[in-house]
Amino acid sequence: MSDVLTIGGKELTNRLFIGTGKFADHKQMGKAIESSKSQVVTVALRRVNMEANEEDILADIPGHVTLMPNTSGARTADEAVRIARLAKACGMGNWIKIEVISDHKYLLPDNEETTKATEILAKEGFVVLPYMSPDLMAAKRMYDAGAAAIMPLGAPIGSNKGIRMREMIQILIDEIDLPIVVDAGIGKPSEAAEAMEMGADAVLVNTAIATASDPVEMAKAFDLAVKAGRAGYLSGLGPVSAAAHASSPLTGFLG
Ligand SMILES: CC(=O)[C@@H](O)[C@H](O)COP(=O)(O)O
Repeated sequence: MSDVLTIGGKELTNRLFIGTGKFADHKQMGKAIESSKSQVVTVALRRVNMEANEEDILADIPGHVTLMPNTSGARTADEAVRIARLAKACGMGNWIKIEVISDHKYLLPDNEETTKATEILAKEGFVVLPYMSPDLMAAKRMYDAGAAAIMPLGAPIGSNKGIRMREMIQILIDEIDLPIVVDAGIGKPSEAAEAMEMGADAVLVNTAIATASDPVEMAKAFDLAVKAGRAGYLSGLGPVSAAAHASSPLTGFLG
C-alpha cells in the first residue's frame, strides 16, 4: 500500500525530517541523513558557507533530499522574510521553515510574527512550514496565511524531553486540514513513534540523532520508529479503558 505525504507538490514516502546541527562533522551528518532515509533536511542559512574553498555543509547533504532552509536566528517576521529570500537567491529552493524566536531561554517561537512571515512568503510562492507553539487559533491563522504544513513543537528545541505538548498537538492533528509535522524536543525513537501513532504526518528530529553515541545507527532507529508509529496509526489503535477486559474467556473450565 502506498502511503504518500504530499507537501508543496512533493510526494514524500519517508516521514522523518532531519536537522543538520550538532553533528561531530559534516561527514557524520551526511551518513546519518543517508541511514535515516529522510527525504527532507533542514539547514540554518547561517550555517551555509557562501565563500568558495571553505567547508560547505551542502556538499555533504545527499543530492536527492529536499532542502528546507530554516530562518533560525530571526527575531521578527521581517528578519525571517529576509533570510528566506536570501536562501532562495542562493539556490536553496522554495521550501522554508519559518523559525522566529526572541526568547533565548526556552527558544519558544513567536506565533504572531511567524504568521506574518508565513503570509508574506506564501504570497511570494514559497512552500512555508511554520514552526510554532501548538495553539489552535494560531494554527488556523497560519492555515489562512497559506502555510503548506504546520510544525508544532513537542518540547523546547534540544531538550530531548519528548511530546510534552501532546494534548495541544492532538487538537491540531484533529482540527487542522494541513500536514502536521511534530518538530523539536523528540528525544527517543519511541517518542517519534508516539507522535506518529497520534496521527502526526511526520516528525522533525535533530538533537536526539546528532548527540547520540552513534548518530548513524540512531538515525536508522528513528526511521524504523517513525514507520512503526505510522503503521500503528493506520492500523487503528484499540480502545483504552479504565477497567480490565479479559483477553481469553474466563468461564467454561469447570462444570
Ligand atoms: C534543526 C531544527 O530545525 C531544530 O531547531 C528543530 O526544531 C529540531 O529540534 P530538536 O533539535 O529538539 O530535535
